[in-house]
Amino acid sequence: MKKWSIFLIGLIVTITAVVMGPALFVETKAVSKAPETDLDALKPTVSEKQDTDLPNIAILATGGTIAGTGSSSTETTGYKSGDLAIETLIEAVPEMKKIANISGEQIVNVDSTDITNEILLKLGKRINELLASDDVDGIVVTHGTDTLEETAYFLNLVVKSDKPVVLTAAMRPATAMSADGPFNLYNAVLLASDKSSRGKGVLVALNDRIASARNITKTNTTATDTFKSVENGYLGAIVGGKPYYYNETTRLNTTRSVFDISKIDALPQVDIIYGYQNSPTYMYTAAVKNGAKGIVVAAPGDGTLSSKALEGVQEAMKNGVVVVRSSRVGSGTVSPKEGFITSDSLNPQKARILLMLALTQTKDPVKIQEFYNQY
Ligand SMILES: NC(=O)C[C@H](N)C(=O)O
Repeated sequence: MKKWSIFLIGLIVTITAVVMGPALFVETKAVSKAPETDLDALKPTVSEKQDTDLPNIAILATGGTIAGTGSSSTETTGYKSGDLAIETLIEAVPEMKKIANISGEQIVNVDSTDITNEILLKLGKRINELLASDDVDGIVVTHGTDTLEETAYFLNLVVKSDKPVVLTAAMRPATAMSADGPFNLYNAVLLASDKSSRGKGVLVALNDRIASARNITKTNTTATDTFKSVENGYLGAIVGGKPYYYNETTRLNTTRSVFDISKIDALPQVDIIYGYQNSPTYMYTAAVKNGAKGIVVAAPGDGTLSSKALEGVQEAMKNGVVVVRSSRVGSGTVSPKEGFITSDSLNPQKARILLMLALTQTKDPVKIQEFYNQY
């Protein structure tokens, strides 16, 4: 009789575990969405135990190849970008939990070419909200590589904290043999956890290097070492699990930046127009007609405007559009020229980010030129 009752209890426990097990599993896998202002969300959504000796790092995921999946371990092009949820990325790198209390939040899950101004504002506001809390010591943003430099530079201008904000990414999808995402993510958490990363502006951690958001750019379509800090160099490197800083940027950022998005719901439309042999003026006409408030010219050489481009630029300026001369060359400073704003050493895509923010404050070309000289 006694044996039977033990057997029955055992049977009930087993059935309950089999039925409830998957339900519990699914629940812990649920993707957390970024709430608008809910401070409860400051609590970790993924890590189980809080270690009070460790820094609290929030990972905000936006998609990209780091969350990408391919059909085989050798597929490194043609895979699906922005597929895996933040929970899966965190589970893939349990080593992070030895150096930080990790929480994860899915902002969006897209290829970085689909990052819009709305997403930039949502991300920037969320980071400021998290960093204003004593419960968060640093932020890591996972992102696609294609437009990472634009988001990084935007955050560099609008984050209102000296706490570390580190962007990272991958060139090989998570399913690839020798995927670069996991170690990049680990290194980004390492950097965000380190006190020496404070007050350095927004950082980019890729391929064991530490770069400033202002100077880093993507230079190769598919190679894993695509990100370079052309001309101005890296801030440092991560060697043997330790950050080494060697340089600092002289340009204004984060707590020293005048740009404030807290009360901004939309950014002005700024377009980039490429310069090349035989290029026509109608792109300028189209930009003006479609409501552009600013145009960045990705001009040849030292920001040289062809006669046709000059016609388009003058027409746009007459219509109240602010035009900035930048260069398609990939490195170097565009020299000043009377009557035009130049992008200093910002490439066209970063010059666009600064112009959008500048236009939230002024249309005065002298003041906008000052921003290019300072940021
Ligand atoms: N390596 C990458 O992340 C490229 C991808 N197309 C993206 O930017 O989202």
